[in-house]
Amino acid sequence: MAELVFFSGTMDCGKSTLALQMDHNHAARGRKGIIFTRHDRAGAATISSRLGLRADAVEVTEDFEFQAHVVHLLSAGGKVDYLICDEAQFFSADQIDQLARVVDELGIDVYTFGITTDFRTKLFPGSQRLIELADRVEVLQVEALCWCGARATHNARTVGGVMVVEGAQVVIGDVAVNEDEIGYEVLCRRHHRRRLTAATSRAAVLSPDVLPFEAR
Ligand SMILES: Nc1ncnc2c1ncn2[C@@H]1O[C@H](COP(=O)(O)OP(=O)(O)O)[C@@H](O)[C@H]1O
Ligand SMILES: Cc1cn([C@H]2C[C@H](O)[C@@H](COP(=O)(O)O)O2)c(=O)[nH]c1=O
Repeated sequence: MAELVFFSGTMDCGKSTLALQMDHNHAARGRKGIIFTRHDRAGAATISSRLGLRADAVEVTEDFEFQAHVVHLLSAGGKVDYLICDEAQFFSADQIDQLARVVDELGIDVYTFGITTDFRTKLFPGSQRLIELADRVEVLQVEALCWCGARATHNARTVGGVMVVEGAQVVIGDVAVNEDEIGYEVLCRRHHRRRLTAATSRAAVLSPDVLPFEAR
């Protein structure tokens, strides 16, 4: 039976790599798939992994309709066995409903990949709907780590290494960026709550909060 699966995890835990591996493995067995993405860091209509792999993909725009797209391909004589959907957190709730219909009404497997929560720990609309509708939610096995060594569970947005909590929900970016750029850092919940990034924890160590004792 076809399935709707949500592979989730923090940023930088290997989701796009897994998406490309799954496509490779299914295609190697003669199955025909389509890769979709939205707002990949490498540019439009591309899926990219930090391991260096990338592939062409269909860019999911705001008004894109999955069911209509697949039905159109099938009625033109095409074969579609599965869909790979990266950056699915950016899809609308309605687009996730369309994906569920592709699974149930067309018998096509849909594998989605994305982060669940934003820099303020709030669910993205696409991820929320996936958690509500998916047959399975799989948390990736590869653990991204907080600077303290604990498993990273949350995504922080940083400016100059300092965590920020104001701003638009969607700002495309990466985890390894220059000092002055907006970037992201994965943290454990404890350090996300305390807004303690790698840079601010280093600064705290370097500036002791007691004055040095002056010998007379
Ligand atoms: N130079 C490297 N050598 C080995 N693994 C790497 C290297 N760079 C990145 N990775 C792996 O790639 C993962 C990120 O993969 P990616 O698919 O881009 O993540 P995501 O889509 O979840 O943001 C990292 O967690 C790490 O395991
Ligand atoms: C936390 C958070 C992330 N984003 C953006 C930043 C990246 O472009 C993607 C996540 O990509 P990855 O392949 O999982 O690394 O999401 C955002 O727009 N808003 C956020 O709060």
